[in-house]
Amino acid sequence: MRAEKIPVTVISGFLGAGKTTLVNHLLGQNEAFRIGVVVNEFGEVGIDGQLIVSEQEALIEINNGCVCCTVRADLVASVKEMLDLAGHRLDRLVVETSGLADPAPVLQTFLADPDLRSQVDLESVITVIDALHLQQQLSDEIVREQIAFADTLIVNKIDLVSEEVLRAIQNEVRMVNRTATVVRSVNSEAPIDALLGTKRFSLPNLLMIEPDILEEEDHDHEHDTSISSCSVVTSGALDADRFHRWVNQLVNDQGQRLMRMKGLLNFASEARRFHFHSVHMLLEAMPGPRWEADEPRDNRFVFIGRDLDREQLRQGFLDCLHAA
Ligand SMILES: Nc1nc2c(ncn2[C@@H]2O[C@H](COP(=O)(O)OP(=O)(O)OP(=O)(O)O)[C@@H](O)[C@H]2O)c(=O)[nH]1
Repeated sequence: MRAEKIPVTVISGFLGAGKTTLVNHLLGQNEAFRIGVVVNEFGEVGIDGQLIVSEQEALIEINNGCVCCTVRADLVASVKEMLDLAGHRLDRLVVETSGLADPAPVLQTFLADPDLRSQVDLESVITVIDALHLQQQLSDEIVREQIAFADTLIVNKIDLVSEEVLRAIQNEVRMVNRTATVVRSVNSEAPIDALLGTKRFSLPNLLMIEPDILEEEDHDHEHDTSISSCSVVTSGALDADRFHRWVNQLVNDQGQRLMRMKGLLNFASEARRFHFHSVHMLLEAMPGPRWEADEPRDNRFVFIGRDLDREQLRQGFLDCLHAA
């Protein structure tokens, strides 16, 4: 076992706020540290692992559930696996929790598991806020918890809102968390010094918010069970026009309850894969790396939202494939 404890940064924030964008910013900007990443996604099909630009052996994905509840044991196992990586000296660890995760049980895991406690030191909790959607999300208990437990709050996507909205957000956020450092960003590009290298997490502060966090066997929280996910993994090439027509119509019709879509897509006649995102009505498709010659050109697509009609969504996606 190494002599010094490894600092851990926990990244929280609701669906689509910009957590993975932040992880890439940290990995891209930072030269001082070798960073291991554990990323948790709610969807049963992993997408984020392919979006994160890191050395493969320093990245572990946990899919199909939240590290705060259903896959909590996987979090412990993944962090231990990361710490044990033979000959792979990591300077620090970043844990990206799923957009639906309550941070409290995640923090409890780091503070209560004897093995983890002896090897890692919780440096800070960073919560990314989606400035465009925060006001509609604030009634959600999980969103408030994510803000409450933060040591640093990144108000992200400030390119999409006015100064007036930002001031309102600042006030609302302060009502939930009086002490966190608040920074604003576009594409989660907050200054590195504000993110890594300073111990901001304080157990006494945490105990003021959650006095029994160290005692509880299972932290008492519930997910909104009306939120679920479904996914499609399929080979075949997508017709770009058909896909764009379908997806635009879909967010137009269901953008309120269809909270998040993400995908890795194989468009016909494209040498590169495409990364696709939607957060409510906002859509983005960007070219990613070229497909390798021997790589299966699979499409992976995840839907997350309330009361999803899984079959209709899956079929809608499959209908965008070119006929064989
Ligand atoms: N306009 C705008 N878009 C942004 C900004 N930051 C991130 N995005 C976009 O928001 C979408 C979601 O970003 P991610 O980083 O994947 O969000 P996330 O929090 O990791 O999402 P989940 O893990 O699915 O909860 C992507 O399309 C990003 O390109 C920003 O500052 N401005």
